[in-house]
Amino acid sequence: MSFDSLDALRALLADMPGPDGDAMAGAADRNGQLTKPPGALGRLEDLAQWYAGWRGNPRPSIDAPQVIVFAGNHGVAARGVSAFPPEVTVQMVANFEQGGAAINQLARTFGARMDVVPLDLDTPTADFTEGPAMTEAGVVAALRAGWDAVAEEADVLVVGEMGIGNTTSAAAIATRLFGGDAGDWTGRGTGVEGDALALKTQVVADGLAAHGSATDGLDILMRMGGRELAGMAGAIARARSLCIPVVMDGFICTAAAACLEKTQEGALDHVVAGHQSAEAAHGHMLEALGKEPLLSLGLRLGEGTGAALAIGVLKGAIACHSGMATFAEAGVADG
Ligand SMILES: O=C(O)c1ccc[n+]([C@@H]2O[C@H](COP(=O)([O-])O)[C@@H](O)[C@H]2O)c1
Ligand SMILES: Cc1cc2nc[nH]c2cc1C
Repeated sequence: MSFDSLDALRALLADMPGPDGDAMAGAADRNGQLTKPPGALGRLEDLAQWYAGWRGNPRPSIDAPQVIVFAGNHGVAARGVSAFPPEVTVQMVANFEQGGAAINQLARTFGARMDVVPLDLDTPTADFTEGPAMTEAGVVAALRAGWDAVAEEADVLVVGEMGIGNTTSAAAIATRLFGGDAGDWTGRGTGVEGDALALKTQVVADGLAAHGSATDGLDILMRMGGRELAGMAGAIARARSLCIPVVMDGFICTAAAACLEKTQEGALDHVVAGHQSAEAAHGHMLEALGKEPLLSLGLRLGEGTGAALAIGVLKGAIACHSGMATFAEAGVADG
């Protein structure tokens, strides 16, 4: 199963599997018998039942988390929208490959395999204030790179990114998908402020003016996104086809995911928000998608770091759900 055009991906998105109702009901039944007051594990209980539904197993385990970090370069970076130069993208890819980045430590800590997918770093996308960032063939190639990077045996997926300039791209996507002005969605990224932040906001506004006729989420992704955003979107779609639950990361990851939801409603039902980033508009984007973040630790790094931390929360939820004794097994009096 794969696709060679955006229309073919749209057709796949319209025909994706849903959660297994029997597994969810079985998990709810088990949850009601575990040795704790009803509801005392709070959101962990909902998470476990959600996870059980997607895995088709009322008593699942998490043994094979996968983290994929996509990297891309952006033509719009030449406009001075980032606090860092574009060379940092390829330099950080080398750092990922050598195990020196934050995401390497967190993936290891939470028992995840980690894959790095650099996407044509020598050829930045086109400046989206002047025309589409990518051709259809270009965005489809990046979506497919994401699709193909998902391990079939993974039982939870985190997608993260690295790309100097990509918060400008994500802000433009968010404004176009959710409405409002460029200023509502444009934030500091790697640390721009003052005049530089005003310039960045103007660049987002210029991009919106250039792409007023965009049709759906995938069209917006092609016009204003980047290859690493498309890679994340392709991986999230592939995970859905394999019933692999996804933990979403920060501002850029959420913008990429939102392109799927705005193409096919419900496309993110297998996705949970790992954290709320310190990028100011991330919380608004999560609200607009109806996703409540699991963590809020002030992170604004990207790479999949917030989501990787949330693998720990999900693992904890599943460990309790599948490992706890029932009242009957433990001989504990229920209420
Ligand atoms: O994940 C986030 O919410 C997040 C917020 C701000 C910045 N980033 C990271 O910073 C880079 C983009 O920032 P910028 O200023 O170059 O647009 C990119 O590599 C992202 O991974 C990530
Ligand atoms: C050093 C650095 C590391 C990053 N990781 C994700 N985005 C990043 C941006 C910078 C600048």
